[in-house]
Amino acid sequence: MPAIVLASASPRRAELLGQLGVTFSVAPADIDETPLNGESPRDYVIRMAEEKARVCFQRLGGGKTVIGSDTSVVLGDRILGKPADPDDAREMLRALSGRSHQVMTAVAVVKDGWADSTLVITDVHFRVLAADEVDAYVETGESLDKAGSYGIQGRGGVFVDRIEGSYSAVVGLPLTETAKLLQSAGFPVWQMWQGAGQGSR
Ligand SMILES: Cc1cn([C@H]2C[C@H](O)[C@@H](COP(=O)(O)OP(=O)(O)OP(=O)(O)O)O2)c(=O)[nH]c1=O
Repeated sequence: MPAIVLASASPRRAELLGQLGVTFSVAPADIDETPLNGESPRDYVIRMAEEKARVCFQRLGGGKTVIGSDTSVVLGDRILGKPADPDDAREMLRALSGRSHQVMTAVAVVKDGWADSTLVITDVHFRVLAADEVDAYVETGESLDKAGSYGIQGRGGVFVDRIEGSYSAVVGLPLTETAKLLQSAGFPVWQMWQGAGQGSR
């Protein structure tokens, strides 16, 4: 088993970590994702990422460097996670229509005797969405496993006028910040590129 473990069931996160040229294995962490009473969106997202990394690290019995991450869409002080069902998805998309929201993604890295995390906030602006296109989009099923009920990397990209911040963070794993954390944990990603050839992971 490689020294680096991604504590995530998200195919997007695995793809983004692969883009960094890192060799890793995947071991998702199943945690309770209910926000605490009065918890701010920032605190919530950081806590989720740290908990995913810690739970996986403990389950593996130490000795690994574990990456956990969490992405939430934040509209005002509302945290929009993954929709419960298609009605919930339609409601979220109607709320996001014609406005700006924030996508908050936290990344946490845990290894023996060391842990650190980073929060990345990206502003995303949606153009006004017609009711028919919201219905058609939710019908595609793309909403259902994504925070805020859209995927910027898929058909949901047509709703986005502009973003200010990190595209990779919106998709689920901020590349620059993840590479920085891995470097602090003793894994400079560029060293893993040396001699690895193109597309290696
Ligand atoms: C906003 C947005 C979110 N997402 C995804 C990223 C995350 O996979 C998901 C948010 O849910 P998360 O709870 O952060 O992650 P997850 O349940 O998919 O995976 P795990 O907890 O095991 O790591 O939404 C996109 O793919 N595109 C987008 O544009």
